[in-house]
Amino acid sequence: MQHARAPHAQLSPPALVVEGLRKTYPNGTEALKGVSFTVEEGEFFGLLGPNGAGKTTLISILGGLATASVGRLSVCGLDLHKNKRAAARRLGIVPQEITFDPFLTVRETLRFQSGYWGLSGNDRWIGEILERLGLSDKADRRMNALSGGMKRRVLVAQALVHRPRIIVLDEPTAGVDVELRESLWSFIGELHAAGATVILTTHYLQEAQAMCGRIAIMNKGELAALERTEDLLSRFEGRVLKARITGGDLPPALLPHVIRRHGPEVTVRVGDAADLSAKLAELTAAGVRLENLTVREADLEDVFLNITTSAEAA
Ligand SMILES: Nc1ncnc2c1ncn2[C@@H]1O[C@H](COP(=O)(O)OP(=O)(O)OP(=O)(O)O)[C@@H](O)[C@H]1O
Repeated sequence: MQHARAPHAQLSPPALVVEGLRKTYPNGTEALKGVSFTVEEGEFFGLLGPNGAGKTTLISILGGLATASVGRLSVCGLDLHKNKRAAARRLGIVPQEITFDPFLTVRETLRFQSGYWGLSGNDRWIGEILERLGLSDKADRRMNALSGGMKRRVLVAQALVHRPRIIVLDEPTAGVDVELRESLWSFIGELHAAGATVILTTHYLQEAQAMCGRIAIMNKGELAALERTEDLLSRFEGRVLKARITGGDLPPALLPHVIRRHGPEVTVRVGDAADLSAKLAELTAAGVRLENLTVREADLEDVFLNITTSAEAA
């Protein structure tokens, strides 16, 4: 379900330009070590990376919750530092952390947020957002009476009240049920088709593979890869063999092809049928027995692990 870029993409300034962004926290942690990339208007862009890669730090800087130590960000051609309010008006950020005024109702929360953006008479759009995110029957409930999943829906709703041109979703589906996941993606997919740019961070790589046209992979504060999703996947043509090994260890010749290993559970990259036979023969020759053997097409998770773990080894 990859979404095509909006037709006007070439004419507009990029949705987001990140230039040489560095962030060192007061405790000395270098969360961003000079990150640069551009997201064109109308893209569905994935920002992936293992825990601690720096994704949330980048989004916090974008949302004005943290300041960059060095570097520049611009949103729809507006420098985030010089045109803070105008740039922020174009952004709808769904953060990971849930914080609300507990005594406001859901509808009041959204009206309050509309007021923040100077929007009056926004009730029709608020009603539509509530409907699309399955919140209509909770509209008059106080925030503190909602379940965690429902609060997360309000977080999404809140980011959309001012119809932002760029929707930034930081782990929007972490811990949410299938129903929200589906309604969220269908709604976001429509907003994207209508021209919104979407920037998504997620640990669900299948989600990123299905939704994103381009993917950036961050690792330890640096950009480790940035490619169109299909190019990223084709970097890793072939299949992967997964098995539990007993009776011996992997022969040294196979070690460069190991994608991941947890005790006896190994995942090894293999090419065509001849390569698969050759690797199986090497294993047999090394006295290794294979249990629960499966061979499947490589997916984004394999590419991701290959990129992030090879950087670790380097
Ligand atoms: N307020 C802070 N003070 C000090 N260090 C911080 C702070 N916030 C984050 N860090 C550190 O900065 C690095 C990047 O963290 P960040 O939360 O941006 O990563 P992430 O890619 O979003 O990770 P995750 O996938 O776990 O959300 C980590 O080493 C983290 O411990």
